[in-house]
Amino acid sequence: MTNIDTLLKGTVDLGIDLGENDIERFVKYKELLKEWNEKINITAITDDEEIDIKHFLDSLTPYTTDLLNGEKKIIDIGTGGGFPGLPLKIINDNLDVTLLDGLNKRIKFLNEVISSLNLDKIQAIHGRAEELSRKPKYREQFDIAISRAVASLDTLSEYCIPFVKVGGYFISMKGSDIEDELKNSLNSIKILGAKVVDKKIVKLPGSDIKHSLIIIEKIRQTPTKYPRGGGKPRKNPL
Ligand SMILES: C[S@@+](CC[C@H](N)C(=O)[O-])C[C@H]1O[C@@H](n2cnc3c(N)ncnc32)[C@H](O)[C@@H]1O
Repeated sequence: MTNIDTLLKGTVDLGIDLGENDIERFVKYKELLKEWNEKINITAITDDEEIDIKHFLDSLTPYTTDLLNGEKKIIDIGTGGGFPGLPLKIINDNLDVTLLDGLNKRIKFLNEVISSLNLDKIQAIHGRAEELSRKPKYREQFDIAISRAVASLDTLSEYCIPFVKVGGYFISMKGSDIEDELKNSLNSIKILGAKVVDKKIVKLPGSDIKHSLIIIEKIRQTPTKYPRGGGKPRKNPL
């Protein structure tokens, strides 16, 4: 039997109320994650307790802000095995969630999870962030862009900020030692039409691990020349 005791305790610490249906969904998600991970590489974390802390609870820490309440349209950029987008969707079914990843085998896994968990208003898309955000269907269409463990904040800002509507937010989930990275990204964030409005340190329940949530508000449209092509956001950040 798949164990999610650490998740159950940890959500109490985060002030999140898990319903019966949510619990069943997390159990099924964990089972599929472990099963698929034997065939395709999704995550190095395979222990029950570690999955609860480092994937599920970490993904839920953005609920310590009120940005994800209600009916928001969000995109998770470089979602991998669905983190943080899928746990966020399980907790708030009103979210309209787009999961984006550049690796198609991970998208196949995510589609299997979405159908097994019987979720709607959620789609997994195969593509590169810097290409997709140039398309009118995606550009400046989201209340929130969120991302964990994908790139340094300067590069990541060019991937994520173009997706966000003016007045919306980009939430970057980072480690606690973020000061230098943040300082080096301020120019990029400004050029892309946004500003840092908060930096929140969160402790992962059931551990001593501290992470940070960098909250970035979109204050004007992103100039049309961004994001740049040819791998420039990564090779030569703004
Ligand atoms: C280290 S994994 C992190 C996955 C997940 N966010 C997590 O925290 O567990 C980084 C993921 O980002 C994806 N990725 C990296 N650059 C990307 C890009 N430019 N566009 C879309 N996906 C990208 C990779 O394919 C990979 O699945």
